[in-house]
Amino acid sequence: MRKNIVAGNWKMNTTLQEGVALAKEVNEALKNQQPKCDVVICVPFTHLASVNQVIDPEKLGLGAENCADHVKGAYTGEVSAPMVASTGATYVILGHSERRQYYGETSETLKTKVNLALENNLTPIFCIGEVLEERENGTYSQVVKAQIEEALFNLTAEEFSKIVLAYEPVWAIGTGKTATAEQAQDMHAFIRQTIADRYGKEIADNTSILYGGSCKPSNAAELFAKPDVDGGLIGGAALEAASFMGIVTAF
Ligand SMILES: O=C(CO)COP(=O)(O)O
Repeated sequence: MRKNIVAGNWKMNTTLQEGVALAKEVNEALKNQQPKCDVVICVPFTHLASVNQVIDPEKLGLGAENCADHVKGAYTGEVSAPMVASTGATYVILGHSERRQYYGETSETLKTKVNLALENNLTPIFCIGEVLEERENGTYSQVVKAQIEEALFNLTAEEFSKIVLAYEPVWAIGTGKTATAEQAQDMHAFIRQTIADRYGKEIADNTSILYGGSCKPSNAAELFAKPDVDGGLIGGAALEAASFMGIVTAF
């Protein structure tokens, strides 16, 4: 179901102690609030079980930042979807551009990861987005469309309706260069139309599409005011409770 969501992606930041403290701070800040969005934190694997102990699941969702493309076995260093689910997490970020870029993730592996996440009742927050060159040479819509088609369009309508999408233009991640609210709206509308063409208008209208890339308290309200922007996937600004809450309350 379409919901407004603000999700933090902590990436490879915080020690376990720092992470638990940050989660507690966010949880505490949410206690006396009725935010107009669901709030989620996606944290390193090492933090999941401990963070789960200190948050109120009614107020704050928990997710991982990745999962393996196998269920179990001889895959040294990998963490599977069932393992993530066993910590109490209910979300998993998949296909983040940093994973595609630095760890060679392809649509083929992502397809498997999405299926495993769904089989284990994890909600995938599936990331898509173009690099600067693709923005500048005008191919960005086709790039994003292909990313969605290749990894997700094998899903049944019922399965697809469990996916959350995050449009993250790579040129806006960690650069301080946010997409304008108009650029975000244009792409979100295009993404929704792409979904409608495959699964129909009802499912498209019920899909949450988040924006990610240098989203901060100062620009969140303008982005979230756009009709097809259903929230944000937040990197840097999620690492301090005050700035993260500044984005949560932008709704
Ligand atoms: O990659 C992001 C979230 O997944 C965005 O990161 P920043 O908010 O730091 O630009």
